[in-house]
Amino acid sequence: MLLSGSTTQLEQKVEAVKSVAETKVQLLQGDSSQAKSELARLSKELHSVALARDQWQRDCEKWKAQADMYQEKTGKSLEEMQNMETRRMALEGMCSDQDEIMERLRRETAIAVEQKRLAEELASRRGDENVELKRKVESLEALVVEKETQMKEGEEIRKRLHNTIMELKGNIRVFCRVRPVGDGECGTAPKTATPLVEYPSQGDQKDRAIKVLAPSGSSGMSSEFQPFEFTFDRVFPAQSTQEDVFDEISQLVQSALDGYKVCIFAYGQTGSGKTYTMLGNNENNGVIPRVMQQVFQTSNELREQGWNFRMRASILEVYNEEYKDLLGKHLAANEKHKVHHDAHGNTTVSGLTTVDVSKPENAAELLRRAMEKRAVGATKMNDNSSRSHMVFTLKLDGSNEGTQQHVQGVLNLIDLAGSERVKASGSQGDRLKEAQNINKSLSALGDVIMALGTKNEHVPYRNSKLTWLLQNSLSGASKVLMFVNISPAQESANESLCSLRFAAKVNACEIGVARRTVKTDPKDSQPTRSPRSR
Ligand SMILES: Nc1ncnc2c1ncn2[C@@H]1O[C@H](COP(=O)(O)OP(=O)(O)OP(=O)(O)O)[C@@H](O)[C@H]1O
Repeated sequence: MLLSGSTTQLEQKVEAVKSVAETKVQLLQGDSSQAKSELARLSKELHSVALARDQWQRDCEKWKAQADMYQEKTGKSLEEMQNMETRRMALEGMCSDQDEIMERLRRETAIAVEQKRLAEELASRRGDENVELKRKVESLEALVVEKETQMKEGEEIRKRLHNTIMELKGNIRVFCRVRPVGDGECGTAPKTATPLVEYPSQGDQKDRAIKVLAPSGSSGMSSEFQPFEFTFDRVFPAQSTQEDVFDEISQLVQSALDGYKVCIFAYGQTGSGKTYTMLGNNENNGVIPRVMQQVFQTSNELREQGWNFRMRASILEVYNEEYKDLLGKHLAANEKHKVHHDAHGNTTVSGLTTVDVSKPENAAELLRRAMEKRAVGATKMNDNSSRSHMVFTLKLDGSNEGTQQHVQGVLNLIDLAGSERVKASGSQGDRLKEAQNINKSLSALGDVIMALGTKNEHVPYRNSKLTWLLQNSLSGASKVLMFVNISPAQESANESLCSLRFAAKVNACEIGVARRTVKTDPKDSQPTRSPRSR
């Protein structure tokens, strides 16, 4: 468009010059020479103008060609260019919105950065406070540990003092152990969720008191349950381990090595855990295997101090008022084991197999053999009930060549047969006879203990084979410990109450102060000292 405009202008200009020239030719016709030269000049001028116009035309074509080439190369028409311009402007609008968003985000980021800085500052201040709190907690923890240690030490001292008082008074010590609730048993009072057995634990009663809910009334048949509370030297709740129990009696084992007669027996209703306590099972050794282990260990340690111990074990049962050797052959029908007590308080049983035990493995084997031979049967409360009293006797003869001292200790470890109410058990035949004999001998045991406790001149040892056998171990010269085993089952509540009442009476008995059996060679003038005090 631009080029065509310029061309038109040039043509108009040519026309104008041409008309002026013609006018001038006419005016100057008179003066031909002047006119000729003027014409020549004008022709020349016309010629140069024509040349200039041609040049313009060529330039125009050239520019047009270049414009065509540009359109061809970009492929974009003007319209498209305008569209693009519109889009550019729209994009610029969006861009400016975006700038605003960016600005807002920048401001928010700055706020967040500031908040982060404040939070870090706070955290660092809190960190200091935390360090201080941690230090306080640590010092409080240390204080708690110290107080707990002091409490434990205090408890140990209390126990030792209690034991010493009991020894001085000559009491039979009683430990109560409750077994866990068995499968299918109920450990709560009827119609309530109150546990049948509880362990009050305030002050001096800690680990010593037990409360049982049992049928009220003397018949024991009432459906009303009421609480009865007892205190013993130690109460082991159901969750106590065999180790917990043994820890408490290990001092007595030491006493046997010092030359005392020690008698530990487990008393309780059938199925209450006597055999578990005294013998244990394959996974959890009970008192007897642990006693053997400790005796071997301590006697080995005493060897360094010149002591040599000879250990002899025997195991018998009292079944239907007869002694039976659990390590040897049964006697012929016309033969019977006889118990003899000498003037020095030693007891021997005729025809009884006595085995030298020098290693714990030997003792374990003996126990296994004995348990295979022991009389067992099924009762209402226990499928594998011991129907006899089992007496494990370990005689310890210690001598010290250096000091010329001899000590003689005896350990009688007894798993009594379970007490059972004959009427309630519905036993008949052999089971009835067994139950009657068991109850008779248990009641004889109670009578002996009561007679010893009341300092009766006559102690009825002869009333049962069990008391006759144990007379030297039950008298005041011995240290006696009784376990009363309790079942926490609802159906056993009445039996549990009977056992606890019996145990409380036994616990109150003062049978006399235990004496050591120790001899010193006359040549030796040193005062007698026990193996452990050396
Ligand atoms: N403290 C305990 N922890 C775990 N199980 C126990 C415990 N006491 C007893 N039992 C289990 O209860 C059952 C009866 O125990 P145990 O045979 O020792 O009773 P018992 O009083 O010796 O009975 P019996 O007089 O009829 O021989 C056994 O299966 C035993 O393993």
